[in-house]
Amino acid sequence: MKLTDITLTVVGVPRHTGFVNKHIIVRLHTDEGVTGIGEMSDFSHLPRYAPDVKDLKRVLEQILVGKNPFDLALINKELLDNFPEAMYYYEKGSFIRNGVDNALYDLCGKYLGVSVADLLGGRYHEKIKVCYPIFRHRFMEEVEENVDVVRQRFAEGFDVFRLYAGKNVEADEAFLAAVHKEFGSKVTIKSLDFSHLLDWKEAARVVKRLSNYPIELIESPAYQNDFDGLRHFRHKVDHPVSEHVWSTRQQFEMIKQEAVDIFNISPVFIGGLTSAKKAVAAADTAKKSCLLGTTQELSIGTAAMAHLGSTMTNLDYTSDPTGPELYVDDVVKDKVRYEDGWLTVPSRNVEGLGIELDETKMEQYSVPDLSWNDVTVHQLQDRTAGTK
Ligand SMILES: O=C(O)C(=O)C[C@@H](O)[C@H](O)C(=O)O
Ligand SMILES: [Mg+2]
Ligand SMILES: [Mg+2]
Repeated sequence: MKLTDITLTVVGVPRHTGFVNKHIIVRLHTDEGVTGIGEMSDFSHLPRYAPDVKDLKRVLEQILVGKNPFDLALINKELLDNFPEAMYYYEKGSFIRNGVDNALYDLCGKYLGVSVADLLGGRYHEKIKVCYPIFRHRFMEEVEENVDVVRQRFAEGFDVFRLYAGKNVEADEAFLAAVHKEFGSKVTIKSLDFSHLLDWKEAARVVKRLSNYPIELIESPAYQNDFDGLRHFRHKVDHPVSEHVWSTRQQFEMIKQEAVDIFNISPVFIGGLTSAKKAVAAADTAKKSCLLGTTQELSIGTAAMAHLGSTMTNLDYTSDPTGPELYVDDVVKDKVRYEDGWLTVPSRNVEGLGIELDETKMEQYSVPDLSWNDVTVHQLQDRTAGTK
């Protein structure tokens, strides 16, 4: 089987918050008539520039056309040569590699008539516990709106939440107090996510202030790539510390410097399922835990993560992929499913990812390119549509 062509379709899908995120849906075509689908998820992150999609298609054609899609190692090596790792969380080259790699897995699974989980190592979990995100408070008036999000989502079965914290600590505290008062132990706050916005010492002060409320772990409590800061924080604070993995070098430093307890692994930030598998294995070797992170993917990207998660024996903490619940719609026929706060892994009987595109929705949400709308740095950091 040989790859013959690649189609890239940019879609812009709004979230319930009103914020529109742009993704590229990838289709890989072959001489055997099998097509693999993948997702380059959520380009709507800093830095505020956008790859040219026509040029990207030409570059990917040069890398892929004529290759056997089963040559995952070779293709991933060439992708990495062309889109090298950068020591940056939201590096767009990683999103690009991820979309191609998950389409290759979908394609190979379809060709063999097996699910992606079976290609990745077989099933250890049938469902993955996830938490619903509460985006960062900047103003006190957002507290009641966010408590209302907890009410609505709790009624739908989500009982674990995570809070992006650290910009308005008074509001963070008011939110935690209100949730604790109303829900008590019925609701768990998995994490405070500082998103690398604070110096580690400031993050430690905030955690101390909020420590009246039960919180399972703390995420990204130091500036990006401040490994000393992460280690100091980990020694000072009792909570387990998690950090995203965005390059092999960065993961190596975190292991070497004993800087974290938990690796937050998402294919999109490390450049695909192939790379994510390696990061999971490195965590295992270092006797560290993992959780599945997210950029808030649509259903294709989330299904890829569900397949990966189902193979992980060190998935010790509640995971984050809830994209299909955050967006108002999707571009597939059957969205991935959530039940009582668990992400369901697609059945073992599916071929590939087990996801089918809906051409009508693809047309409805298709946008010309990845260009930016009016948006502020705060909106991008805090994932809010609020313009204040
Ligand atoms: O754990 C995180 O950090 C995220 O979930 C990052 C978010 O910014 C996410 O990518 C989003 O788009 O909401
Ligand atoms: Mg995070
Ligand atoms: Mg994102």
